[in-house]
Amino acid sequence: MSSYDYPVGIVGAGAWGTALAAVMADIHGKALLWARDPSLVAAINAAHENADYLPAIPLPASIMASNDMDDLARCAILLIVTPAQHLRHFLTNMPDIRSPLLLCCKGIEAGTGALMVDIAREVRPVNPVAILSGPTFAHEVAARKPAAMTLACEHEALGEQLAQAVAAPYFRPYWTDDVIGAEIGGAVKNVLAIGCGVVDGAGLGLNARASLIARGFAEMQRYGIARGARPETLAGLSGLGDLVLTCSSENSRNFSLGKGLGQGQSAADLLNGRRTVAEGAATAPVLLASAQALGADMPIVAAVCRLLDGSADVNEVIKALLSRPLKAER
Ligand SMILES: NC(=O)c1ccc[n+]([C@@H]2O[C@H](COP(=O)([O-])OP(=O)(O)OC[C@H]3O[C@@H](n4cnc5c(N)ncnc54)[C@H](O)[C@@H]3O)[C@@H](O)[C@H]2O)c1
Ligand SMILES: O=P(O)(O)OC[C@H](O)CO
Repeated sequence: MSSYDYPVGIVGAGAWGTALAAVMADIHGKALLWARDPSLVAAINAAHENADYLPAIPLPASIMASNDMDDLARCAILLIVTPAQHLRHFLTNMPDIRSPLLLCCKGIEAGTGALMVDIAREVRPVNPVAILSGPTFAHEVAARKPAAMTLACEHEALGEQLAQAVAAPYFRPYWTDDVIGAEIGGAVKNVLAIGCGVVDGAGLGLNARASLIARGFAEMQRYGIARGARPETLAGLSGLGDLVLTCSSENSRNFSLGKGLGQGQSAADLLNGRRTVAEGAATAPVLLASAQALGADMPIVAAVCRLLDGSADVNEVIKALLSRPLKAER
């Protein structure tokens, strides 16, 4: 890997891509950050701050922002941090680069039900692929507060190598070969975080939120196991860990979207003109369709879908959830 100019390049200068660029610059002394928008690239290089997506956080001057895709060939490893629904478009247009791709977006592709790793394998069959996912709010990582996460790669030796390449004293990846488990945890928790935001916005209390986290985790396990995930991965950092984080804080864009729904605002109004991504909104309907096809019961995800598409209001979905027949806790 020494023939490359940059040990790590980062694609996507949203909050998370920018925070990861800061971590990589700490570790390797430099990092390349690719963004679509030339004015954002110029602003980052001039001010060493991403005022659009990660304001008031000073960035290392050793981050070089670029909007030239050919620069990506100068990077030994690429962290891909586009929104999940734009991953296919980016990978389709990326030049012929053979570096390992460490996918950092969380979601399921609308229209196909594909996981991020499925998209990467289909569009870039030559590149080794791995997943980085876990409880990691960008602003905390950018402030160098400690965090641990899952790094999933089918080839364990490469997974370990990638983990060594992205680890910092305050940034601690644990590797696994369960790529599906890591992906499903990150995708499903976003939808459940919308549900927890609804509980908060509607003033339903902390008991209700804890119940939703626990029953939501049961849905994550049911769906994940039906898709081939391992239970221990779902109970780990990328599953339960990230579920607890995003279901507990208004810093989560998914939680805050749900909070607005719980206060009676429409999804269209809340999503309209929004600059930052709330991945759960796009993932929820495709997750529900996929769960139904697999015979995995996901009533909380179904309730979130009804609130997002406007087919029911908060009172109706709460009543529907609580009036389901009593059952054994399995
Ligand atoms: N923010 C976090 O704390 C965090 C942490 C872990 C994982 N993630 C995941 O990282 C991914 C990116 O989230 P973020 O928080 O960095 O985004 P963000 O909401 O901060 O910014 C949106 C990003 O999407 C880009 N974008 C918008 N439309 C695009 C398009 N058509 N093609 C390519 N890029 C486009 C924008 O340029 C910008 O970089 C998401 O999947 C998210 O779930 C975020
Ligand atoms: O702001 P959210 O809801 O997209 O969550 C950000 C990260 O996924 C937290 O791990």
